[in-house]
Amino acid sequence: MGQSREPIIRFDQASFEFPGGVVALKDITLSITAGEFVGVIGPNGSGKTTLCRAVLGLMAPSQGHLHIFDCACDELRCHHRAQIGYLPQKGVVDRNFPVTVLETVMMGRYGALGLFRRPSRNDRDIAMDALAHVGMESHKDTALGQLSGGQQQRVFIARALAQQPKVLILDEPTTGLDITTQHNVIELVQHLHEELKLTVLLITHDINLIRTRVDRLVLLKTRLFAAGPPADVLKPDILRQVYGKDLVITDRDLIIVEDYHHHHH
Ligand SMILES: Nc1ncnc2c1ncn2[C@@H]1O[C@H](COP(=O)(O)OP(=O)(O)OP(=O)(O)O)[C@@H](O)[C@H]1O
Repeated sequence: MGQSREPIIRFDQASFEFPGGVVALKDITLSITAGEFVGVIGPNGSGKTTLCRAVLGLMAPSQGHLHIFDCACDELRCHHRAQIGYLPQKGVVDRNFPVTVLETVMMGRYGALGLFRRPSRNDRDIAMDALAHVGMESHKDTALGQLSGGQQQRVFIARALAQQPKVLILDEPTTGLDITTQHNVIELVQHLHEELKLTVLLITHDINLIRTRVDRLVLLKTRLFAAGPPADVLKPDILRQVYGKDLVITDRDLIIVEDYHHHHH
């Protein structure tokens, strides 16, 4: 729908390793187009977080290439990071942590500000605009710790938006939220994708939550097993290769992947 067709993220037979020889991703070839909404799925330890860290410029490929906005990311911490908003896996927010909602969102401006420039009126306007996009502007002076988990996620999404990014990466944004709130958060992400024409990479273990919303699914298990429209990726023979006995298909429309009870970080 009027989207430009240029790839803005391009993995070319790229592998990513940790010191000690753990290969987290192997031989990944994948192009992501500007304006796409991509869901990244796969079992525990399949390399989903590593894929995000690579796009953020935090890991260089040990083999192959990764290009982001035409930047060959062989060096870490490229300038392109300022254009990528990131929502890390959720940590626990201390109920008494003395920071307000607006102050949290202003942190998203630091990349643009540099550490020592004072935020301007314009920075504040951008932060307030980001809060309006997630429907939290009336909470601007509330202490972050006083909010519900879903509200906190909205604030963290606003912090990423305050960067005015081209790409938004969300790592398990619904973990720890009740079902209704999970759907609300994903709906918000879909809405932002459409309204702001953001390229979105969303990692989740919950296939059912995103299958009807994303343009494409990327299925990982160290290697790239499939990438395409959800209907093409969510085929029993493909899923069984990746999830094995953890896969339960109850009927044509419902797939349950029984795997997150063992999740620990
Ligand atoms: N800092 C690290 N040092 C060494 N190995 C690591 C490190 N981080 C991740 N790994 C390993 O790299 C592989 C991929 O991990 P990654 O976190 O990308 O997977 P994931 O799909 O995000 O997993 P999860 O769903 O459990 O979050 C795993 O084998 C993991 O143990």
